[in-house]
This record gives sequence, structure tokens and C-alpha cells, in this order.
Amino acid sequence: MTTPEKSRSVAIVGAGPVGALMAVYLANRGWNVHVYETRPDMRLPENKAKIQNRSINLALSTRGLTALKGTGLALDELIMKSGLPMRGRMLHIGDEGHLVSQDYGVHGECINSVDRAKLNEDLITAAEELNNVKVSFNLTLKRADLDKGTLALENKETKEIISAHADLIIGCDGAYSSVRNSLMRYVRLDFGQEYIPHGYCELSIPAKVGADGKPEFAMDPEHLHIWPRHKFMMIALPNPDKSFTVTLFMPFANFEMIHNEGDLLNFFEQYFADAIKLMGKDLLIKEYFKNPKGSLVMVRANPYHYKDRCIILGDAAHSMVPFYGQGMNCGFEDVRILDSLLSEFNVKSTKVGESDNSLALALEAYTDRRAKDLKAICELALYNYTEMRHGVTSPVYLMRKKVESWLHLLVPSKVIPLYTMVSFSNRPYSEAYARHHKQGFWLSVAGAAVGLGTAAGLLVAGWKQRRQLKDAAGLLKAAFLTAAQSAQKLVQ
Ligand SMILES: Cc1cc2nc3c(=O)[nH]c(=O)nc-3n(C[C@H](O)[C@H](O)[C@H](O)COP(=O)(O)OP(=O)(O)OC[C@H]3O[C@@H](n4cnc5c(N)ncnc54)[C@H](O)[C@@H]3O)c2cc1C
Ligand SMILES: NC(=O)C1=CN([C@@H]2O[C@H](COP(=O)(O)OP(=O)(O)OC[C@H]3O[C@@H](n4cnc5c(N)ncnc54)[C@H](OP(=O)(O)O)[C@@H]3O)[C@@H](O)[C@H]2O)C=CC1
Ligand SMILES: Nc1ccccc1C(=O)C[C@H](N)C(=O)O
Repeated sequence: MTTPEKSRSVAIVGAGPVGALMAVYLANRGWNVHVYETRPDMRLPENKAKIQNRSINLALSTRGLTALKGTGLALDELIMKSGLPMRGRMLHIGDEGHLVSQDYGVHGECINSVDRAKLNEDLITAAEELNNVKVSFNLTLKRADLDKGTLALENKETKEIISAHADLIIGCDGAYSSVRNSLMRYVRLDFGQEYIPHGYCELSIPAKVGADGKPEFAMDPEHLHIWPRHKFMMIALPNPDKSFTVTLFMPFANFEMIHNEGDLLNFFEQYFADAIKLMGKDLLIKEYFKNPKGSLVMVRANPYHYKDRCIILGDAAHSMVPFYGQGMNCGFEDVRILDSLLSEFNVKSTKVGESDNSLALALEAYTDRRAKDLKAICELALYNYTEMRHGVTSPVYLMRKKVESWLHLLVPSKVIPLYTMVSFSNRPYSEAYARHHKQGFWLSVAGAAVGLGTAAGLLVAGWKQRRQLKDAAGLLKAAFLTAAQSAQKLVQ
């Protein structure tokens, strides 16, 4: 007698961007999907006010777009309808905010500023439009029994505990994941949580009124604006209503030194004078004191799964600091990769007898293959903070960037800038990381050679002219530092 086929049911905990996208992918495979979300439905007008002023926009790039496209529902196009392409960084240097543009890619590649709430709402709607998806709000997962496949969920309003069942439980419930807490009781889960000493506060630059009375951007909207101040920084991303969402990242110790309006204005006059003009003092004061000072946490976990019963994805598995603009992109890539493994291991939408362990194998392969990539992007995200707040102003960094871009144009298969590999490709993060290090030595040598050559040329051509001597001295210094770095790397 053959065992009757059993439809696979999946409970996704968390209807954030990753949970909603996972729901679409699994529904496309014919699974029965139920998503449980602790928050109220943010598409309802009465709930909108509750989520205001929390990380309003996000940078969406190739990995995220590839996963959205992979649904076959043109979700990439839907989200990009209101996305604003940013082709580079605009640095606001010094007290007067002298502007310097640095392109992200040599071929005009862009990352895109998208509205977090709208993206999340669009994905939930796309999931709900599929017949086999149900989304329930106001339900908080309290605990899960992974062997039995049961979930205990609390109704946020009535506090009643309801129970649900699923063959597979997927934790997409963010950095403080409850599914992960349950998973820890079933597997020897290596786990780490680390707060960095820096936090963030969101501010804004409103649209200005144009000559025709219509709203206009107060700064160039095709850039991600950065005020690099070495130990801290401020950034701004454009919004479709022509405002900018500004985020001030700095050590909590510095936030704690600002007690009143006077302290705040003194601090901004000293470091971000050009931004005060754009924000307006009143709005700056109002937003700074009203908006929360968020913390920044890194979470690492391994493994990500338990048998064929549970897996964690997105921030639940790998919360990272936001500085590469990759957290959500990486979470979307998690979904795409898990889906491709379900195909590779021929996991059917129905379970075929007790001996069908295809799902367990697919989940195991996910942990095995994904771990090194998630480790790499978490490290890169942290590294990018130093680059954004400090590196972008250093001559060594600038020279390396230039040389790297030239070489990429000349020999694109041999030299690819790290930023291009991370933000404009789907190449595994660990490969990008390893390749960047390999390229590093030769780039430093090439950088030093270019620097020395240019400096020597300048010296010969204009040794009498002080200004050129100054330029040459700068370049020589950069070349020397680059050469010293190369030598150091060689010794290591
Ligand atoms: C300041 C800042 C800027 C960022 N900028 C970018 C960027 O530019 N680009 C980028 O790619 N990433 C960015 N990120 C990272 C990005 O926000 C996250 O990686 C992304 O939100 C993760 O999505 P997620 O669905 O895994 O988790 P979340 O977005 O955290 O969603 C989790 C969901 O689960 C729900 N939930 C939690 N607990 C429970 C429970 N017990 N029961 C039921 N539901 C639950 C939550 O309410 C939430 O809706 C940024 C992060 C920050 C803080
Ligand atoms: N990597 C990072 O540094 C950061 C990442 N993020 C990511 O972006 C997502 C969206 O951000 P946002 O909307 O601001 O998220 P929230 O700050 O609103 O938090 C989302 C969820 O996490 C819970 N939570 C918050 N702080 C803690 C804590 N210290 N301990 C336990 N649980 C906590 C909240 O529970 P409750 O509803 O009970 O308050 C809520 O369920 C986050 O969920 C996270 O994944 C956000 C901030 C920093
Ligand atoms: N979205 C962000 C949120 C916070 C901090 C940085 C970003 C970035 O996107 C940085 C961008 N990738 C850069 O390297 O210039």
C-alpha cells in the first residue's frame, strides 16, 4: 500500500520584506503558506502613523532586484516604478560642504532609494493575491515546537494564545527572532549578538519650493549624500516626494553630549553647517529630539535550519550593520537561494511518504553553502562604515579607487571593484571578498607606480611652481603610503 501524499504547509513568521517575498516564492511552488505578523496591517490608514520615522528608505541593488524578478511577477519593475536611482556618493567635505561626486560603478550602475513601507506593503499585497497565501496580523509568535510543527501565537489585542500547525516553520522575524530562540532548543546553534558603540537618528531635508511653485529636491537626487566626519557621519537618500531622509550615525557617547537645542545647533554648526541650511533649524530641532536613537546590532547564527522542520532567513539569521545597504538585499538573496535549492533537491509541494527527505537535504545544503557568504557580507558591512565616514576622504583610498576603475575598464575580467561585485552582481559575497583581497596587492603596486610616475612628471614639469609642488608632494605622500601598504601586505 502506498502512503497518501500530504500537501506541504509552511508557517512564515514575520511579514517584513523577507517573509513576504518568501511567501510569494513558496506559493509559486504550490505550497500552502500562512504568514504570521506581530504588527498590525500597515496598509490600513489607521496603522500608518504607528510606523512613521523608522528607517524610511532603503537602498535596493542587484541582489534584491534579482530575487524580486525571480518571482516571475515583475515585482522588480513594480518596486522600481517609484525607486530613485543613485549613481554615486556625493561627499560634503569640510565646513562649507564642498561637493565631490564619486560614481559607484564605471558603467553608470546605480543603487536605488526605495520607500521601505511601500516596498513591504507591495510585497504583502503580491503574496496575498496568490490563492494559497494567507497573512494574519497582530499575532506574535511566543514559542514553537519544531518536532510537532506547532506554533503558539499571542493575539496582541486580546492576549489570547492561539495554536497553529505547519510542516515547515520559516523564521523571517528580524534581528530579535523568536523562531531563532526556539531553534536554539533543537540544534547546537552557535550564536552571537554584538552591538556597535554607534547608533543612529533619522532626520530630514524637506523639498524646497521651485520657481514654478512646485516642490524640488534641495540637493542632487541622483546621489547618496555623505558627510564624512571621520569618527561619525551623516547620510541622505532621496524620496519620491522630493525630500531626503537623513541619518546621523555616531557613537552613543556623542548623542549623550547633546542635551538641549543649543548643544544641537553648536554641533551642527561645527560639523554640518551646509545641512542646517537645507534642513531648517526648527525642523532639525523637532526631529532630533522627537526621533529615537536606534542601536546597531550584528547577529550571527549557525546552523540556520533543523531537519526538514525549520529555517531562519533574513535578519533573523544574520542581522548586519546597515552600512553597505545590503541587509535586505542579502535577505532577498537568501530567499532566491533557498528556492533554487528546493529545485536542486527536487522538493515537491507534496510530501511523498515518510522516506522523502529531500527537504531536509535542501535545508542542510542551505546552511552549508550560505554560511561563508553571510559571514563575508556581515564583515564587509562593518568595513564599509570606516570607508564611508573616513576612507572616502583619504588620498590613498581615492587613488586605489581610481586605479581600480581604470583597470576594470582595461581588463574587466581580471579586476573588478569590490563595490561592483557586492552591489551590482549576484556573485557569492565570499567570492567577492576573497577576490578583493587577491586584487589588493596588485592594485597597491599599480597605485604606487601611477602615483610615483605622476608625481615625478609633475616635479619635472613644474618644479618652480609652488602649487604643482604641493600637488606632487600630496601624490608622493599617497604613493609612498600605498607602496608602504603593499610592502606590509607582502610581508604578511
Ligand atoms: C537604519 C537602517 C538602514 C538600512 N538600510 C538598508 C538599505 O539601504 N538596504 C538594505 O538592503 N538593507 C538596509 N537595512 C537593513 C534592513 O532593514 C533589514 O535587513 C531588513 O529589514 C530585514 O528584513 P527582514 O524581513 O529579515 O526583517 P524585518 O524587516 O525586521 O521584518 C521582521 C518582521 O517580523 C515581525 N516579527 C518580529 N518578531 C515577530 C514575532 N515574534 N511574531 C510575529 N512577527 C514578528 C516584525 O514585526 C517584522 O515585520 C537597514 C537597516 C537599518 C537599521
Ligand atoms: N542590524 C541593525 O543594526 C538593525 C537592523 N534593523 C533591522 O531593521 C528592521 C526594521 O527596523 P525597525 O522597524 O526599526 O524595528 P523595530 O525596532 O521596530 O523592532 C522590530 C522588532 O524587534 C523587537 N525588538 C526591538 N528591540 C528589541 C530588543 N532590544 N530586544 C528584543 N526585541 C526587540 C520589537 O519588539 P517590540 O514590538 O516588542 O518592541 C519588534 O518586534 C529590524 O527588525 C531589524 O531586523 C533595525 C535596527 C538596527
Ligand atoms: N543604505 C544605506 C544605509 C545606511 C548606510 C549606508 C547605506 C548605503 O547604501 C551606503 C552605500 N552602499 C555606499 O557605500 O555609499
